[in-house]
Amino acid sequence: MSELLHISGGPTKPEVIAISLSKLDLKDGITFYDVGCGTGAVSIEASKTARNFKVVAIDAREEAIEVARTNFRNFGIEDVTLIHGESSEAIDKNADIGSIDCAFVGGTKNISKVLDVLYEKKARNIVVNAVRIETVVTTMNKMKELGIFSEVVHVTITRGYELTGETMFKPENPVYIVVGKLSNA
Ligand SMILES: C[S@@+](CC[C@H](N)C(=O)[O-])C[C@H]1O[C@@H](n2cnc3c(N)ncnc32)[C@H](O)[C@@H]1O
Repeated sequence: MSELLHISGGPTKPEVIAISLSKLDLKDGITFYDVGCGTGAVSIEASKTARNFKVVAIDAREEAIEVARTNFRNFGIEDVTLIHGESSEAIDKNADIGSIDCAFVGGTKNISKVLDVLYEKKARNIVVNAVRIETVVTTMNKMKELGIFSEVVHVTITRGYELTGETMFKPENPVYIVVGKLSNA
């Protein structure tokens, strides 16, 4: 089994990925947008749940694109379009890639613009991971303005580790999962 290459800020913790993906309606044949893909870990997990899965992975950092490219190759993700650039611009320019069934937004810079473009492109299900409270509020308000806000979930993972032969727990930074859905999808 290949080891996933890491970068700063990634990968998203597996438990957070699991909850985030449970909020998206992942089905065979869908196009999955990984917005601020970092290592690509979320797309790799998502692709395990469906067949004929198309990935569009976008990141503003060249380093992230190169790490994601290697991870996708090592994990056998073949139907993938990697785009280096700012997400709202990249989604707008690459309209020909196809419909957006599900979008996972792990990179929240310019989140209002990103949500505007995802809404314009009729993204059916959107999940945003945010760690800063201002980003959570901006995301919720924007989704409410667009009429797509569905729910917000606060997730805290507390992980066990060994200390002198016994088990202690250490909390990790909380993550907010904000969910948007097109009501007629
Ligand atoms: C927390 S990391 C994502 C981690 C990723 N889900 C993973 O599992 O590796 C956030 C990433 O989003 C990217 N990012 C943030 N805002 C962005 C934007 N507006 N457009 C493109 N990339 C963005 C950053 O460069 C960074 O690589």
